[in-house]
Parts: sequence; C-alpha cells; structure tokens
Amino acid sequence: MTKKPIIWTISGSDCSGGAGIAADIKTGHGLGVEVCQLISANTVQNSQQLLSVNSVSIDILQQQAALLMTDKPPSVIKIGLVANVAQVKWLVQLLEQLKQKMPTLISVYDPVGQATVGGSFNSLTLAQLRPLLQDVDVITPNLLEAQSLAQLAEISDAERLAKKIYDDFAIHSIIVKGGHSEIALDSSDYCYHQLNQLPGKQDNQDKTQAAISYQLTSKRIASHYSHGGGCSFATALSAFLAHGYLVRDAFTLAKAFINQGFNASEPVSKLYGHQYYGAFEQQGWPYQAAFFPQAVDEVSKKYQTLPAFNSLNLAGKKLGLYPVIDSLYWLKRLLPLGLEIIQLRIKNLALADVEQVIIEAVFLAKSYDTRLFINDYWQLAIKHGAYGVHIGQEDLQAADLFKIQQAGLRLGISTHGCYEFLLAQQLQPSYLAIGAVFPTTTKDMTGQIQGLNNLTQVLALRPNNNITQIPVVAIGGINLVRAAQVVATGVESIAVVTAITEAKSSYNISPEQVVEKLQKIIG
Ligand SMILES: Cc1ncc(COP(=O)(O)OP(=O)(O)O)c(N)n1
Ligand SMILES: Cc1ncsc1CCOP(=O)(O)O
Ligand SMILES: [Mg+2]
Repeated sequence: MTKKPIIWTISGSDCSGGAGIAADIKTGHGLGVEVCQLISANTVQNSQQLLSVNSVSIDILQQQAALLMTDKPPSVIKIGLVANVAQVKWLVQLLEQLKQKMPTLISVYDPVGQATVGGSFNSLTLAQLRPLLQDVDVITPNLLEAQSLAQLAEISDAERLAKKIYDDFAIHSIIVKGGHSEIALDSSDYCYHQLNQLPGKQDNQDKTQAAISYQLTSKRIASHYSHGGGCSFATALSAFLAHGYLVRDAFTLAKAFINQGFNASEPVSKLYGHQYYGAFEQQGWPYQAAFFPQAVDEVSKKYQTLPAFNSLNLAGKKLGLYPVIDSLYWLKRLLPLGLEIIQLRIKNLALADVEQVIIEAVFLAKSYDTRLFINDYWQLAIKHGAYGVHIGQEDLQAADLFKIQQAGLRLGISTHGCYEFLLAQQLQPSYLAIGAVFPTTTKDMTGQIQGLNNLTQVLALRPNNNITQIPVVAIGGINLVRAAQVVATGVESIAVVTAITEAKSSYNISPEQVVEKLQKIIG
C-alpha cells in the first residue's frame, strides 16, 4: 500500500445510503483515495421520497475544514449538495483561502438541485449560486441541470449548453451528463475543456489549441440501481484527478467506473422488473475494455469511413526493440543489427535537407528489410515510398490519413493516456505508441508521464480478440535498467532514443552492445 491522495467531499448525507456522502465514501474507497467528509445537510429520504433537508451550520463546517487542513489537506474538493446562501458564501471563501495556500487544488462541483425521487435539495437561485460557479474548476451537471445553469429559453444539446455555461461562468471543464434515459440506446456525456487552465495540469502539447471538446458514449445499461450514480461519477472523477490524471483521462475512467457499476447491478435490477430503485453499485478501479466508452471528437468523426491501415506483417514475430534515431549516421550503424523496426525522427533540419535524408534512409532500410517509419514528414514518406509514418497527436489534425492509407503506408500513432488510446485505436493504425512511460530528457513530456500502471491499463483496452489486436509500443525514459519492468507488462515493443545514442556515457558500453542487451531483455 502507498500513501493515498486525499479528497474532501462537501455534500449531504442521504439516510437511505444511496447518494451523497455514502456514495462518495464508497466510491473513493474503491478508487484508492482517502475521503474526508464535511456534511452540508442531513437529509431525510428513502427510495421513494425526500422529506427534508436539514442544513449543518457554517460554524461546524468551518471547524471541520480548519481542523482537517492541519493534517489532511486535500488535492481535490468535491462539492455536492449546497443547502443555502450562507453555505454558498462560506464555500466561496473557503475555496479562495485554500487555493491561495495550495495553488494546485482542484474543485469539482456536482450541482445537485432536484432529487430523482422528487423535491428540491435547496431553493437557491442562479444569482445566488453565481459566486460559487465562478470559483469552481470542474462542473458535472446532467442535461436538466445544465439547461437551468445555461438559462437558454429553448431546449439545447449538451455542446451548446456547455459552451454557454463556459461563457457565463468561465468554468474550465464542463461535463454534461447525458444520463440513462429510459428511451435512449446510448448514454453520451459531453465535455468542453479549456486546456492548461486547471491548476497544476499541463494538458496542452499542441500550443495552438485553446479548448477541446469531445463526447464519451456507451451502450445504455438497463439498471435501476442508480441512486447515487451522479454523486459517484463526480467523486470518481475527483478521485482520478487526485491521482494526477488529466481531465480527459479522469472523465474516461469515471465513465468506465459508472458502466462497470451498472453492469454489476443489471441482473438484480432485472429480477425486480427494474422497479426497485437501488443504491448505485461501486465496484472499484475499472480495468475491463468492455466498460470503457467510445470517444468521439472532430478527428474520429472525420475518419469514420477510413479503412484499417496495413498490418506490420510480423508473421508471429515480436516487434521487439524500436530505435528512434535522427540521422543517416545512426541508421547505418543500427541497420546491420537485425531490427524489425526503426524510426527516423528528424527535428531541426531544413525541409530541403530532410527530403534528401529520407530518400537515402528509405533506400538503406529496404536493403536490410527493416521497417522504416518516418516521424512527422508524412508527405515525404508517401512521396519516397517509406514503409510507414509515425504521427503525434498534434499532427492528427493536419495529416491526411486517407492519403497515407491509400498509399499503402503503415501508420503508428502516439498516445498519452487512456482517452487518446481509445480514440487512436478506432483509427485502426498499424501500431499504437504510449508514453512517456518514465521521465525523459529527450522531449518535454510534462503532465504526460504514464508509469507502468497506466501502460498496463491501456494494454487492457485492446479488444480481447487476437485478430484485431494492434501492437503497442512503449516509449519514454526506457533504458537497460527499466526495460525488464516494461517488457513484463506484455507490451510488444519498446522504443528508445538515448538508451542507444548515449550508451557510452550512460553505461560505458557501445550502442551495439546496448542493442544486443535490450534485444535479449525483450526476448
Ligand atoms: C514509437 C514512438 N512513439 C512516440 C513517438 C512520439 O512521436 P510524436 O508524438 O510525433 O512526437 P515527436 O517524436 O515528433 O516529438 C515517437 N516518435 N515514436
Ligand atoms: C519522442 C518521445 N515521445 C515520447 S517520449 C519520447 C522520447 C523518448 O526518448 P528516450 O528514449 O531518450 O527517453
Ligand atoms: Mg512527430
């Protein structure tokens, strides 16, 4: 066991045990965070009705916050039921004070207003809530709540509502939950997210982009064990953020957590004719691919009709060691070592010079029967008949994948977490890369270090079917010391730069010797 991140939940107690604090504790417990609870109100409810909401005094809440700050400061605060105007004012002050002390603190607000069983948790107007809305970082309304926050006269879709809420309150991430309506076949949640604006999160490698928006969709699971599902979603999101995930990955994991819970309770819900309103079933960390949603963004919409890319034709062999080099010098030195794959990654060379290098590299790699991937320069790769192209997330917007596919080139795509992995997997490339597994000096990967756990998690996201399984390459900070741990995850290939190019200074052996040792480790 390692020390767990701490989240605070400031929410109501539901005496029937389904929603509020009870849901938050059960969720946090299963997701490896400590949950401190500040109860905003003691409610009287069961699965049929809400009888009363009995607010807790500001004095008690303030004493709890002050005492907890001395030994359990939070990395994320989740806010649920807010009972009255005094609590709004107290929360605004609290968040401002805590953010001054802890600039990386993230606040998540789940704006519970109406009880599913009927009745209101508070009578706050939008004007009264405004100061709190302007202070929180992430908000998770359902469609009805979003409609009331956005104050649009006509019924609008999630995208329009989220943008209006952003315009009005400048909340960095707005997740509008599509919910589990009885008629819809799918459950779609939508996120509008301003990049690089969450405290402590650098999630924008593509500096030209200010915001991203995307949708996570899953098949609706018929379970009436949904009491506390909304609270559990917001707390799961908070827990994943507290573990350091970016919003898109935390959102994806939280959605998988909800699907997993509904899936577990579906049989018992059916047994009771989907009539009994049961407590949402928290099941712990989600691993199974089946629970993960489909991600939809502009790129995935554009490439809906794109055929699969040619495979690497490995004929049962392992992809193995994947050196990433920047010159013909290294290519000539490494090609004789019996590699299945190699990448030319040229940075800082004039375009005219790059073309000449690519022409020569393609010729050399063909003579050794080694799969040569060209990084970034996809047009030149097509023009000169390279084996494949490797493109990053930023290039996905600009590159023409139809042209690469039609030219018969193989495609490798960089990903940095489960959200991008799911999106890239839908494009059916020849391989998927995931990184940086460890910190690296070769490239600025701030906020995108995956670790071995995330690597293991994304490997499990491939369909459990050998015919369609796309090989995965791990990259970033992998060296002679770390290679064995990476290989143990089951990844098909490891890509390295400095482990080879800086062999002499790191290990006092030649690059050729490092290649041999790494090949042995990979097996
Ligand atoms: C095998 C492999 N994986 C990831 C990368 C990174 O590619 P990209 O995201 O295009 O970033 P740059 O390499 O262009 O900095 C890679 N090159 N190879
Ligand atoms: C290009 C790239 N993309 C993700 S990490 C990385 C650098 C890998 O270099 P090294 O093997 O020296 O850590
Ligand atoms: Mg690139």
